[in-house]
Amino acid sequence: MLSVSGVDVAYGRARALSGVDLEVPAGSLVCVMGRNGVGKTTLLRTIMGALRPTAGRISFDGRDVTRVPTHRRVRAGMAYVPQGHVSFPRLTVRENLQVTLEAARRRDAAAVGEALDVFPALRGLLRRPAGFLSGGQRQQLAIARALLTRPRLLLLDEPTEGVQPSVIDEIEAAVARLHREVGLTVLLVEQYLDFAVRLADGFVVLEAGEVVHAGTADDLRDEEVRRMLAV
Ligand SMILES: Nc1ncnc2c1ncn2[C@@H]1O[C@H](COP(=O)(O)OP(=O)(O)OP(=O)(O)O)[C@@H](O)[C@H]1O
Repeated sequence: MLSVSGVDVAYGRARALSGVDLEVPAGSLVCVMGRNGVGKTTLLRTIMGALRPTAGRISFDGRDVTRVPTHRRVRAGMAYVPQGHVSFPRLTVRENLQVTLEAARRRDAAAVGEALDVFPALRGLLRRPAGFLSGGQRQQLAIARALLTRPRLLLLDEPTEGVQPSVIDEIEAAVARLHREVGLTVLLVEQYLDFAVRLADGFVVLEAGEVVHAGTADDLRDEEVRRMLAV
């Protein structure tokens, strides 16, 4: 479904990605791993079209989207949940969902109900301002907002960051449901190895902007891979 080949990205003269290849087959969940600052977020932003590669090609559903603007990638079926807390803090949960739907120019009231079915805990919080949610609740809201455009490929940047352990399980269950039951294809950036091992079909490890290892979920249990990820 998504294919990245030979992608280079630079911030000014600083090279952030070099010759990155990545395949995300339809229906799979692929995890991008690596220590801080190796280029994981840069890769997701490039796939969404927020950064333009200086070399290489990105294709989605067999179409070259390397030069396609972000909003058209969203319309084609991609969605992105950035790292951190990205909802409007003064708006309520309900308003955050409505604003997102309007920004996407969708008149698809059913989409809100379906997103809330994925995160039932949000139903009891619809009138709470997003700024008063816990880290885990905000992450759930961020993913719920991304679902409103009915994506086929979901890019998730470290959904467990800043989330307490009890809620990590809830987020893991929701991502698993989106993947296995809703059939979403997922590209996940995650440093929390156990979370990745339980969810991923395949993974790549980045080091200094290059893919240094790629494999299946079973390889993630390897000592060598664990060493690559150790801080
Ligand atoms: N806007 C920017 N301008 C200049 N350099 C940047 C910018 N964003 C990131 N970088 C640099 O690019 C490299 C890759 O950063 P990136 O955020 O993609 O890494 P990461 O693997 O996602 O890290 P983290 O896990 O900490 O989020 C780092 O050296 C970073 O300092």
